[in-house]
Amino acid sequence: MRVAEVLKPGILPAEAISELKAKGAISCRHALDSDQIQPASLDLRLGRSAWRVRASFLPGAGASVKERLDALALHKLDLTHGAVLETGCVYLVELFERMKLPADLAAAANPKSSTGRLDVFVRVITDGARAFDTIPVGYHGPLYLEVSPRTFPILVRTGSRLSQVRFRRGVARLSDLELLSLQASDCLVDAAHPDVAAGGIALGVDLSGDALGGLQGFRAKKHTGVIDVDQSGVLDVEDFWEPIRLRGDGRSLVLDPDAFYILASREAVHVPPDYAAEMVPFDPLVGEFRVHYAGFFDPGFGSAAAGGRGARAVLEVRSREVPFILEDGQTVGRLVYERMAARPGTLYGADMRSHYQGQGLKLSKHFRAFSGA
Ligand SMILES: Nc1ccn([C@H]2C[C@H](O)[C@@H](COP(=O)(O)OP(=O)(O)OP(=O)(O)O)O2)c(=O)n1
Repeated sequence: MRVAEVLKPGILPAEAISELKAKGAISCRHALDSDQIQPASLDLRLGRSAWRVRASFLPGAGASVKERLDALALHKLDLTHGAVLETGCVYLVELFERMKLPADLAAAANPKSSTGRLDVFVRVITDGARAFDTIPVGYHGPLYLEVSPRTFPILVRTGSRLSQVRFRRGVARLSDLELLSLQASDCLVDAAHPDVAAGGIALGVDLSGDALGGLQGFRAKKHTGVIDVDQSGVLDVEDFWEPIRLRGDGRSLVLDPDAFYILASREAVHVPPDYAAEMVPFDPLVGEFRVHYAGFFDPGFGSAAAGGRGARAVLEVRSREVPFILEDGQTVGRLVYERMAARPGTLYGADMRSHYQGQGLKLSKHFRAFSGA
């Protein structure tokens, strides 16, 4: 990659992330796993220990996470042989990766899609942090992960990857006008009348049952067994999820405030190779329900260049205080697009290890295929 390309504003591609590692801007005691660098992000690995803490916290300016941990830790768990993290508890884990970012580079973290689909709440915390998942320009120091399984107990171990980080130079976000123009040339979402506003394209929820053989989605069961986050394709869907079948012509769904749902977007989504996207909540003022924990969409997702024909976004949905009726097509989120600093050499889905290319309504990779029949 040419240096001029690397210095352009935008999200850093895999090749530039490798360069950051080579130059020591990312450091870790153990070599990176061979597939840890993704087209536009780096997966973060759990370290050797986790602490069960009394409550979630942000250290605030000038304070280190370690200082706060000393006051808040209840119990230490050894992760080297695996440990179960229980629902409803908050844990803090030091990550293997440390940052020594240059003065023009910031990073943003987000749960991996597989983590969000399990209703595991994770957020990265840095020393001095006043916000979660935010690694400020020029940050030097360790990274920690807050982990709180909401529905299923999970088995994790040293090296498990629950979160990921994107590196950003400058401002790379597309304006409404730029989005409209890219929508016209590249069909970012396959909507007849795309709704572009506030720097994002609206995504609606599909409750028609079309995304998977007459199913509207899945509702998580309670009091289930443990999920090993590092095992793919081994669990039976119906041990953990209740399929929600379309009934009559009712194209709506009443969200139970205590339940977690996996639904699909109505529109197929497409991320062209020179861009990366992120799903952001539709409007925090609506406030009745929360959609998605995991929001990063890789360059090439749903793209023909990477073997896709558009793919639905997965919506991780929770109602807040009261039961709430979600209607088919209702807007639930917005996709914002950012320019890549350079096109990544490998796109999402171009390699067989990508789990969610071309997906309809898709649970996390831990589950066996489900026909919906
Ligand atoms: N709410 C979301 C978030 C992401 N994705 C899609 C777009 C991403 O490009 C793809 C993969 O996301 P991650 O890299 O976060 O997921 P994993 O690492 O878990 O999956 P993989 O192993 O396929 O990389 O999933 C989605 O459909 N719905």
